[in-house]
Amino acid sequence: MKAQQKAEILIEALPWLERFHGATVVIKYGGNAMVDPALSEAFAADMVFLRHVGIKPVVVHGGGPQINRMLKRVGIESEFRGGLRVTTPETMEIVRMVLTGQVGRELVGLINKHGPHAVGLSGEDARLFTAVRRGATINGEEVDIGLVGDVDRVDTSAVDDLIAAGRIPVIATVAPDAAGVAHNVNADTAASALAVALGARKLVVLTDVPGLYTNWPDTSSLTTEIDADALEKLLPSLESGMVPKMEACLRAVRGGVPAAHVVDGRVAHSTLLEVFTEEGFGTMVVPS
Ligand SMILES: Nc1ncnc2c1ncn2[C@@H]1O[C@H](COP(=O)(O)OP(=O)(O)O)[C@@H](O)[C@H]1O
Ligand SMILES: CC(=O)N[C@@H](CCC(=O)OP(=O)(O)O)C(=O)O
Repeated sequence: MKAQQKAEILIEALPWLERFHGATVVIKYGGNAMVDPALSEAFAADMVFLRHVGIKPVVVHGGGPQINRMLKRVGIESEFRGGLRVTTPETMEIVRMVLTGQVGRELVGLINKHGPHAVGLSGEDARLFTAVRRGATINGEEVDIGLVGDVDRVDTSAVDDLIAAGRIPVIATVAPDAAGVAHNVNADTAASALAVALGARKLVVLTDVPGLYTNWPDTSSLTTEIDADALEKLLPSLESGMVPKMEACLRAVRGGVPAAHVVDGRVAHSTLLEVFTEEGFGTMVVPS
C-alpha cells in the first residue's frame, strides 16, 4: 500500500473519531471471534485501540460454544429453546464456571497483553445485574427453561468506576435474581440492557453471519439498515440465535441507544470497520 493510501485510510476515520470521542460503546463479543485465536487477538486489539482514541469500550461476552463443550465433557446434553439454553441447576454451575472462570479470563488476558486495561466482572459483582426468571416463547407461548434470566435491574456503579479509571470492563452474564440465585442470561440480552443503562452511543453485536437477513437463508436479503418498527414486525419470523440478538438490538434502540449493529465477527477488526468507516459494516438498527 502506498503512503498516500495509508494516510487516506487514517483521514477517513477523522469524522468518526470526532463524533465518538468520549462516547461509551457496548460490544457483545461472541461467535467465531471468540473461538478463533487470530480473531480473538484482533478483537482485543480493537478494544485497546478504541480506548486509546478516547472511546469507552465496555465488553459483554458470550460463551455458548465453550459451555456446550464443557457440558459434553461432563456428560450433560445441551438443549436450546427459542435460542436460549435450558438451564438446570447442574447446567448453571457449568455456565457460571465457564463464563466467569474461562471465557472472561481469556479475553481479559488478551486485552491486557497491551497494558493494564481490562478488568473482568460478572453480573454478580457489585449487583451489576439483577435477573428475573424468564421462559422461552415458543409459538406465542412461554415455556419454562429453568434458571434463565432476563435483566430486571442494572446498577452501573462498578462499570462507571472502571470506565472513570480508564479501564475496559469485560462482563460475564451470570446474574443473581432478587433472592440471590444465579441465573443464566443470554449475552445479547445483557449487552442490550447494559447499553441502555449506561446511555451508550452504540451497541455492536458480533456474530457469524454478515448481518440480518430479512428472508433467511436467502443471501440477497441481507439488510444494511432497518428501523425498530420494521424489525419488530420481522421478529416472529426469525430463527434460533437470531431471536435474542435482534430482540436485544430492538430493546437497545427503543431504550435510547441511537444505533445497534450486528457485524460479522469472522472478519478481523469488524468493530473498527463498523465504528470508523463511512459505509459501516453489517446491519444497523435505528429508532423509527
Ligand atoms: N434471519 C437471519 N439472519 C441472519 N442469521 C440468521 C437468521 N436466522 C437464523 N440465523 C442464524 O443465526 C445465527 C446467529 O445466532 P447464534 O449462532 O446464536 O449467534 P452467536 O453465537 O453469534 O451469538 C447465524 O449464524 C445464522 O446461522
Ligand atoms: C440463556 C442462554 O442461552 N445463555 C447463554 C449465555 C452465553 C451466551 O449468550 O453465549 P453466546 O453469545 O455465545 O450464544 C448460554 O447458556 O449459552
